[in-house]
Amino acid sequence: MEGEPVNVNEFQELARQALPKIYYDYYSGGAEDEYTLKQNVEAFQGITIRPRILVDVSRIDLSTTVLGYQISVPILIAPSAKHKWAHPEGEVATARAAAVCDTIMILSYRSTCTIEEVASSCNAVRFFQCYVYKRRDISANLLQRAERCGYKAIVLTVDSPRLGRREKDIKNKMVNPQLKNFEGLISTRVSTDIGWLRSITNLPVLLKGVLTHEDAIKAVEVGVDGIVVSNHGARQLDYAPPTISVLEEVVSAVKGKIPVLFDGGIRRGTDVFKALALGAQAVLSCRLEGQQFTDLQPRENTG
Ligand SMILES: Cc1cc2nc3c(=O)[nH]c(=O)nc-3n(C[C@H](O)[C@H](O)[C@H](O)COP(=O)(O)O)c2cc1C
Repeated sequence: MEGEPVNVNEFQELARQALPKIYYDYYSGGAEDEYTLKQNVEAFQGITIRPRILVDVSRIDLSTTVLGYQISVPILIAPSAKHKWAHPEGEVATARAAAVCDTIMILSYRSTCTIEEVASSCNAVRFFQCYVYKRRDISANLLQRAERCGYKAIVLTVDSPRLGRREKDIKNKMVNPQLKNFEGLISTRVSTDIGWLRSITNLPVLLKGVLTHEDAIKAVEVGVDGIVVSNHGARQLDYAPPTISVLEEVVSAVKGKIPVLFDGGIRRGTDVFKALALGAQAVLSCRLEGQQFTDLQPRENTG
């Protein structure tokens, strides 16, 4: 690559060169054939933009609100595990980036820094992502710690009753002690879990991993505060549809009753634009970070 990286794909290439293969494969890989992984990105390329030109664009404002919190761009940092594998400061550094960019960080329950360390590192608005475990005392402990530390919402990921089969990780003989310990402990009774969640926390709950209108309607019925259209970055069920292809279906099922967030395949500002145009309130990404956010701010045309 010549010169400074100018887009996410070029940052990804730098990461490939810098990281041990086992970590790079973990971060970049998807489930099985990685069909959905490719489709998540390619499906955006099939959507073109219908430009309108005779409009006043002298004032452009990218800010929005999510659950009442104002952010400078419609992009939240998606929950992703194990940031210390990429940088010794781990999620603490990511949270600082969120604060600088004036957006929300969603901390993964599989983070390599603790809930408390991330909370005390900066004043970014933070949400906490978790699963519900069959051992409810484990979930209760995590959620109550998050609430005590000022996290503002719970993101309940519901697409992972089992860990996706990531063949690169299998080949690399990736040892994942944390996951081995948690194996079989994730609850598979999501609807009753939401009622229980409500009984132990006052925080709003976002449901992450919805891909169909049936589940969107159910989510509204069980009373969650928002949903995230997501296929977990194609890391769980291969041959799940690319997320952008199901966004409209979910948005129309929800009928504006709760906000719909979106993730999967976002690599450029135009992808964010397309997701918003199809009804998402904001998007999540763990790939657009730091400099990438500021690149999305409107710039003067200098010719
Ligand atoms: C390395 C990595 C780790 C992830 N870990 C989690 C996690 O712990 N919990 C979760 O809900 N989603 C996790 N995700 C999924 C992301 O939150 C998000 O749904 C996905 O990355 C969006 O797709 P994209 O990578 O194409 O932008 C992870 C994604 C990646 C790439």
